[in-house]
Amino acid sequence: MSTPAAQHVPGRAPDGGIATRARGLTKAYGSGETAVRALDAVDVDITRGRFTAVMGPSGSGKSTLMHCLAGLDTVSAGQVWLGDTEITGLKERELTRLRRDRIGFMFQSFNLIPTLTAAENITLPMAIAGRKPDEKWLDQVIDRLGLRDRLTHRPAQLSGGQQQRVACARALASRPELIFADEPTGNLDSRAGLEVLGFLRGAVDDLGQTVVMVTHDPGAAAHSDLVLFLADGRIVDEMARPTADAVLERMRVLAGGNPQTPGSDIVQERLGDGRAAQED
Ligand SMILES: Nc1ncnc2c1ncn2[C@@H]1O[C@H](COP(=O)(O)OP(=O)(O)OP(=O)(O)O)[C@@H](O)[C@H]1O
Repeated sequence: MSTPAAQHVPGRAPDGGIATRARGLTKAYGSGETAVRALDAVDVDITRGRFTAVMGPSGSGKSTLMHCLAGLDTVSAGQVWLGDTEITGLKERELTRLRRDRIGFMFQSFNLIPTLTAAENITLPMAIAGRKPDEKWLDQVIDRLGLRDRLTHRPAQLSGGQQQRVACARALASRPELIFADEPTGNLDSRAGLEVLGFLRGAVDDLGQTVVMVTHDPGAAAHSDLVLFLADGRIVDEMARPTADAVLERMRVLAGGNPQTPGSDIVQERLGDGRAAQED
């Protein structure tokens, strides 16, 4: 299913551009009888200047979609663009440069380098690229994330929430075209998770960034502008201006409303998280 609504969600006016686009995106793992079709001819447009969440039961293809859109994984068929650049077909070296220069990443496990300070972690991708950070922008990001007095700390000296804020600053440092966040709140308590979601929301609203976030948590998805729902490797639904309850309900329907249906256990499990996050 195509996702045209991603282009006309009410609210803050986008510039109309598409940050990333896929057509007929198919990804199969293995071959023959054991082949798994993780993505099945997905068409998707991610609008610039928006916060998009990707949800779906375990194994529905969320991470695979993110990895293929970000050029972290090859596709079996179909095409993917970052802005106007078709990334399917690029060589590994070109992909590495494209990811480093044009995409910011956040992961559930923060992925900070333990021996580097927060400041060094934040600027590492730019240092590797041999690029000088825009100091004014960097200052703005550091202050916004409340990291000014933590810059000389190493990851082990920071709380989980602070580490994820450093990862968020690292993702923002190069002012990327797109930030991919894979379960960025998955390792955080609800308060630290809410803080990180607030920063991502602010990065979109105030700094004009584009964020795509994979999450299991309806409460986290409720911070986005648009939720894309995946099931069995396809985008089967979407929801603009989501609330945690509405997302939960949609997940329940997608899981068939049957407690035995794969995925509904996650919905049940997350019911608590979603409510807790909203009440916090
Ligand atoms: N490297 C791989 N080799 C074989 N199968 C894989 C591989 N990676 C993913 N898969 C399969 O592809 C399908 C989609 O996996 P994916 O990790 O994208 O789902 P997901 O929605 O992100 O799941 P989760 O919520 O559990 O992280 C699953 O059936 C999974 O088992």
